[in-house]
Order: sequence, then C-alpha cells, then structure tokens
Amino acid sequence: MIEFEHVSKHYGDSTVAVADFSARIPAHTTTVLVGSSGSGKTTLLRMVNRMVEPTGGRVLIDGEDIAGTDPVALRRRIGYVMQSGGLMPHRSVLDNIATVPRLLGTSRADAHRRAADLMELVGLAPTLAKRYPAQLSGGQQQRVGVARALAADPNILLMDEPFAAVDPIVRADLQAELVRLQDELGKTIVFVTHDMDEALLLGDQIIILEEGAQVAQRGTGPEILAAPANDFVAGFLGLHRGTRTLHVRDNTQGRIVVDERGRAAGRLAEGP
Ligand SMILES: Nc1ncnc2c1ncn2[C@@H]1O[C@H](COP(=O)(O)OP(=O)(O)OP(=O)(O)O)[C@@H](O)[C@H]1O
Repeated sequence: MIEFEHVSKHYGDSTVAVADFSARIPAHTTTVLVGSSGSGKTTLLRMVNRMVEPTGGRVLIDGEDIAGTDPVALRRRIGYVMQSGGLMPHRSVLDNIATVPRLLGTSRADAHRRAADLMELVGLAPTLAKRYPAQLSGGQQQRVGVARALAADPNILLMDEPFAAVDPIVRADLQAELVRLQDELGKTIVFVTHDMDEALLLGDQIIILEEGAQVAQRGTGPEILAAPANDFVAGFLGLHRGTRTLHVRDNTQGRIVVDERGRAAGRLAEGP
C-alpha cells in the first residue's frame, strides 16, 4: 500500500503544485489520478519514487516512510513508464528491457531471457528484439516501456500518461493490454491521465484533481458517474456536453451502469 499523508510541494514562493494531499493507494489495484494540465498529477506520481521530494508531509510504502530510503534503490524496485517512452536510443529493444536487471546484477544471458519473456507478455513479436527504438512505432515503443518497467518484477508501477502520444486505435489496444496484464500480475499501479474515459476504463479507484492537487472527488468509476460531487467533476465527465456514453440506471436488481446503447456495462457497488 502507498500512503500520501498531507503532502505538499511548493516551487519558489508562488507555485503551489500540491497544497495538501492525502490518499491511500491499496496494493494490487489500479489508482488513476486524473485532472487537467497543471493540477499536480505528475508531481504526486514522482513523489512515490523520490524524483520529487515533498515540501511537507510523508509518503509511505507498506508503512515505511520513503524519505529514509536510498532513492536509487527505491527507483530500481518501482517500475516507471513515461509518455515519451524514455527508451535509450542506442540500445536494442532487448537491451532496453534488460537494463534494470543488469544493474541489479543479473547476468546478461538471464536478463535477455527475461526480456524475451516480457516482450511476449506485452505483445511484442520476438523479431523486434534487435531493433532500436527509432525503428518501432509509437505503440511498440510504449510496449517496450511497459516491459522495461516490469523487468525487475516491481510491486509498484507508476505510469505517467503512458498512452497519450499514440493514436486512438493504438491507445485502445494498449489500454486493453494493460487491463489484461493487471488481471494477470496484480501490481499496485498509479496511473496519471487527463482522459476521463481512460480513468474509467483502468481505475479501480479514481481520484479527480483540481489545481494544487485538491481532491474534487474520489471513488470507483461507477460511484463518480452516479453522483458527481460538484460542477467541476460533472464538467470533467463531460456531462454538460452530453458526450459521456456511460450512464447509471436503476433496475430491479439495483443500480447498473449502461453504455450508449443501454447495454449493462457493470453494476454499481452498494455504498456503505
Ligand atoms: N520543477 C518545477 N519548477 C517549478 N514549477 C513546477 C515544476 N514542476 C512542476 N511545476 C508546476 O507545478 C504545477 C503542477 O505540475 P504537474 O506537472 O505536477 O501537473 P500535471 O497535472 O502533471 O500537468 P500535466 O497534465 O500538464 O502534465 C504546475 O503549475 C507546474 O508548472
């Protein structure tokens, strides 16, 4: 479990990226931080692997304050996937994926074997192993990024808008793959996006952020769809524009979520 306890982040005198944020991210689930540009999502994500140090408050992983851990060691046991892929351009796909296991002392042969398995896991053909990142499509590069993040078998996976730069059809493929992977692997995933549809698809828990990482609402997708907390959330959901395709409907078995054709897409959990 990851816990944010009253964390804040100030830059200089005037920028408050994060005012006062607290949250619990349960293990083996996907939590999506969603909000508009500049709301502090990336800042929060990077606090988890100490790429950003909070100005105040604490971040705990399994009860341990990470301020007392070695940041390099911490980063090697947390997977991190960025929008840009962040692949090393002069290294092959296989070497890119094998990077962290090699740094952790795994032999080259073992690291390559593991990398080949991971390529299969994320849906990359073995024939791509010797290519360089520039010889891959955007979607393939993001798959390499996911495989690399999984290479050291981390419990935690941080994903910062990993699918934002690819076209909508490839994005839908990557999202579906992530759902499948997560079913199989059960990682603790923190996923940042500004796309509410992506949040609804991937998030067991969704935290909607306003400027300064103020929490506008948190809950499951169906909970948020059923009862948007305020106008900001309703606006974010696109309810004012009538563009949202999922709706909540009451039937004899309780409240269900239905898609644009009225087909049931899920059941709304009973509140406490
Ligand atoms: N190194 C920095 N120095 C100064 N200000 C920063 C720095 N990093 C982020 N900020 C500011 O902190 C605020 C939150 O930034 P952050 O990148 O966390 O937002 P975000 O929600 O991830 O946005 P986006 O969706 O555009 O990536 C912004 O106002 C940003 O300009």
